[in-house]
Amino acid sequence: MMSTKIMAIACDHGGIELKELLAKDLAASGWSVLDLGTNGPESVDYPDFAVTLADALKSGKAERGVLLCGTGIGISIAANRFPHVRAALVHDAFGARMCRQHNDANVLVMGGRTTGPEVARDCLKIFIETEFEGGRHARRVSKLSGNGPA
Ligand SMILES: O=C(CO)[C@H](O)[C@H](O)[C@H](O)COP(=O)(O)O
Repeated sequence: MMSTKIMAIACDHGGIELKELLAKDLAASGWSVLDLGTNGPESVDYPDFAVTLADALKSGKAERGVLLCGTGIGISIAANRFPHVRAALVHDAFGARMCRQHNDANVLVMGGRTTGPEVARDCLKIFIETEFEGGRHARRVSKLSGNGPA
């Protein structure tokens, strides 16, 4: 029996419209959506949502994630502080494909103020459909989880 995959999705006030749009696409693609907010227009702090999503991945509540802020920059910096997170800030289809094939990204990040809705939908589709290639990329990805250079 195939179990439903769970995608956590979170944003700040700069990504809320994109979050609503992408959550619908995820549901239509057969993913269960774990919506971690924000869900109102009030100004909030993007690191808080990156932490919540990283926690959801760590605990196994979701297997992958989508994060959105105004540019995607702040929320990707925040998410990548966690060793189990490989968050890729993506602006186009090529980046969405590469982040899966070469980087085994488990979090897709985009900017609600920088990426248009149709490009974002396309990137999400590619992100969920593209497999990690492994091989030489597995060796490189394994080096991402260390403590970094001394
Ligand atoms: O893009 C962001 C962080 O990289 C945030 O989503 C905000 O859009 C950005 O920091 C601007 O914040 P503001 O309070 O909406 O002016």
